Amino acid sequence: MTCPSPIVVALDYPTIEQATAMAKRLDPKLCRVKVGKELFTKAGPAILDELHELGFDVFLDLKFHDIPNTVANAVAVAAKVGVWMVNVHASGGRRMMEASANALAQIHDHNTLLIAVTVLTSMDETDLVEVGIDLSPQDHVMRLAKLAQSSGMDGVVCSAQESSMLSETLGKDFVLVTPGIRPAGSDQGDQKRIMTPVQAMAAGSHYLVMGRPITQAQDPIQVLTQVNNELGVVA
Ligand SMILES: O=c1ccn([C@@H]2O[C@H](COP(=O)(O)O)[C@@H](O)[C@H]2O)c(=O)[nH]1
Repeated sequence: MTCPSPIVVALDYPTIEQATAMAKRLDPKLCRVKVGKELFTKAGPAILDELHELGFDVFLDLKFHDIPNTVANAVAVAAKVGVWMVNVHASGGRRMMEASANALAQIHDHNTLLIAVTVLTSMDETDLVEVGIDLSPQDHVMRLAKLAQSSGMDGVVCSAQESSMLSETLGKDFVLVTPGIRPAGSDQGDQKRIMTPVQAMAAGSHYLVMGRPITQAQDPIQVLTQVNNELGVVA
């Protein structure tokens, strides 16, 4: 069954036990889940099998950024283990993204979405200047998203603040995955480019990545249910 909710819960935990405990409280009809660097470094691919057995679509968020051959092979392995979504950094360039898309195309019967990270939602204009990019986050996101689309990516990771701009320019089918989602009144933490869930969906985001606002809540299921209700999700 396809999950009707756009929410992807980031399982940013240091152990497999903590991650699976949270996953067991969640429901694959109410969200998808994301495995990032912290959890994958500790748990390895076993966590993907475990989450698949619980019925979840899994976003493997390892943000591959390396030479084309290395990234393409890593993306192919991710597709073979059956993850729903995998990502690379758009700043790895056209040849890296094309090699990854080609590697996926050669896998028979895969259903894995290949997404490129544009500008991290934790970065603002000042952070970009420090790494030598004299563009606003919006302009740099647009530049990388156009490159990602023409390199065969299914979509991009961006901030929801860029969703309407990207949706208008690149089309509504180009998948927009947006972290930096903060329900009104919740702690911003290290995120700089944020939006509420309702604002993000109105702007054209397809998927909303939410970590701490759910996983560190006193009652994670209540927060997840409330956001789904606000978005009109019928499970
Ligand atoms: O630009 C990006 C890309 C990835 N992330 C990841 O999303 C979650 C966000 O967690 P919160 O606790 O809701 O801030 C986290 O796993 C990041 O690695 C991102 O935030 N921004």
